[in-house]
Amino acid sequence: MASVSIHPALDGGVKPGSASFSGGTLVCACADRPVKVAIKGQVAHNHACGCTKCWKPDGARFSVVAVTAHENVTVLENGDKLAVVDPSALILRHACKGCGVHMYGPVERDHAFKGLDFIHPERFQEAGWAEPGFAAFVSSIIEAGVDPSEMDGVRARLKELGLEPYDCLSPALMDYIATWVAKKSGVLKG
Ligand SMILES: N[C@@H](CCC(=O)N[C@@H](CSCO)C(=O)NCC(=O)O)C(=O)O
Ligand SMILES: [Zn+2]
Ligand SMILES: [Zn+2]
Repeated sequence: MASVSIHPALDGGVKPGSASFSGGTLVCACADRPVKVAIKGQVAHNHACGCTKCWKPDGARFSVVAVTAHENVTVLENGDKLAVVDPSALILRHACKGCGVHMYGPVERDHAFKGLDFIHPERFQEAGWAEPGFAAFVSSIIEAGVDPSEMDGVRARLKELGLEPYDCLSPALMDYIATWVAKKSGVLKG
């Protein structure tokens, strides 16, 4: 039986990134005047995301999304084609108006993730980006129309790929956000 499809870049097995990857260029899917965005350095916290807001290629149940510091992001070409998908969202996803690919999504609001941009490493024209390490917002794929009866199979396949499934972010990232909130409120010092 064919295994459950997660994402075309992961279905054949998760390909490890390269320690020498030093950044590259994200390119949208337009044949004409593609948007190009330079990213300095390796990406961090790469993960498969099942939420309805992250960009996914056609037919994929999950996105592949990682972060980098905002200062590492430079729009190189055709930035006039970019528009913010939802200005009220935490992540200000800048999508290409031609093909719909999200090119970068800065967090500008007062939040643990402020100063980080969310990007989709599969759009790098270069190989070597750090592989995803977990799966986030797995239950959210139901919101996109996946039948709940498929969830056991989806979670089993994610585990088989080495992507531990979580229904929010990973424990490390949830702890990071909670620590930021606790320090802001003053219940945690330092
Ligand atoms: N069930 C919702 C969840 C959407 C959601 O909260 N997504 C997360 C993860 S995005 C990348 O990891 C998030 O932090 N969103 C903030 C934002 O979108 O601005 C759904 O599926 O829509
Ligand atoms: Zn495009
Ligand atoms: Zn998401």
